[in-house]
Amino acid sequence: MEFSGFEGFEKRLELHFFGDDPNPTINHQLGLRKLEFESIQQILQAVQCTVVSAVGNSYFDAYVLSESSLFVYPTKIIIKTCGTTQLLKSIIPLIYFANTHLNFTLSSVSYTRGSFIFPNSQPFPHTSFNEEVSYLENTIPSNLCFRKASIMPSKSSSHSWHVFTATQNPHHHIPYEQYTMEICMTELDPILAGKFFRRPDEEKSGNSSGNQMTELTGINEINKEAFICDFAFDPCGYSMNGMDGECYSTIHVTPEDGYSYASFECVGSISDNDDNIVHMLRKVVQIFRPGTMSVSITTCSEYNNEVWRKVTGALEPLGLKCRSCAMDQFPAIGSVVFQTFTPRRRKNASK
Ligand SMILES: C[S@+](CC[C@H](N)C(=O)[O-])C[C@H]1O[C@@H](n2cnc3c(N)ncnc32)[C@H](O)[C@@H]1O
Repeated sequence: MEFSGFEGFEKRLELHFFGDDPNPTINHQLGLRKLEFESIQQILQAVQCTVVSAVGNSYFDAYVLSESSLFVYPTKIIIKTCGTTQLLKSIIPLIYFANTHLNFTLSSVSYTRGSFIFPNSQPFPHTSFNEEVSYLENTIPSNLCFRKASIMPSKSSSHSWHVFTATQNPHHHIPYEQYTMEICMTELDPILAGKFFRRPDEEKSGNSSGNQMTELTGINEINKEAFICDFAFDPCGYSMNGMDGECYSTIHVTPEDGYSYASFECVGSISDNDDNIVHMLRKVVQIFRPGTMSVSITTCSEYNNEVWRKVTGALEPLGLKCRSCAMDQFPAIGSVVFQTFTPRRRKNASK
């Protein structure tokens, strides 16, 4: 395997289950949250990462991992991992524990990721999207028969959006007005990225140093309502999970020069507050000033056009220009809008 830096681009897996109770959230059932910590550790062992910290509210549990984050709701699990983790290897133990401990059955799967900076360093089954898709096809139960895999392109080959979804029910209920926004940023402003390095003489814990970074960088202002669980790695690197009612948000930063990367992800409701997405996008850009940024929003198809206009409208006044926009439909998750942005001045500079 060739030498490479840390791979910031995450792999993201979302699994939905159902059990005997048709409405566990409304009936205040814990569902998957009842899985013992030992089972979670075994699942993460298959992925090759560990838990750094954990918090919970009345809706879900949020774990900061050595490589990104895990969110556990009563009927869904979201795992996002970076580096050379083998995320897809979590599927078999997850299905096993959900089934044997809770009598839960898998109903849908979605897997998304950007384009790795160091693709040749990825281990099986992540050596290519073809291999990932064939692993998924062979691992998930055959009743999840409505499936689709696609690479959504951009103008730059280094930023594509890889999507695989599968469901047992083509009319799978996609929560109306809910969106998931996944932002990937590379070539961070070096001065801003420097804020995610710890001082060499610092004796603070990862939590208290993370807390300081959250405040110094303005991450705490992205959503002032959110409870934040943050962690600073040594000598550099940062991860946080935010909890605001049933909505999560998460940020991960690889600040090293040459392969700097940051991601922001959140869920929300399109109708909540018209300016919410706009406010978050602007804050995120101000915190990282990326050289390239991709924004992928998953929502139901009626909001396609509204979403891409809103994202472009939020970012263009900050000097970013939309360079590409791709849209596609997927079973289980609905519509995906994938846009890429680079600073407007950059194109002029290269003329
Ligand atoms: C785990 S964090 C955030 C991951 C996230 N996907 C990202 O790259 O934005 C990764 C950063 O922490 C640094 N780091 C330091 N110690 C680490 C450790 N024990 N495990 C993982 N990353 C560590 C890495 O060099 C990198 O800068």
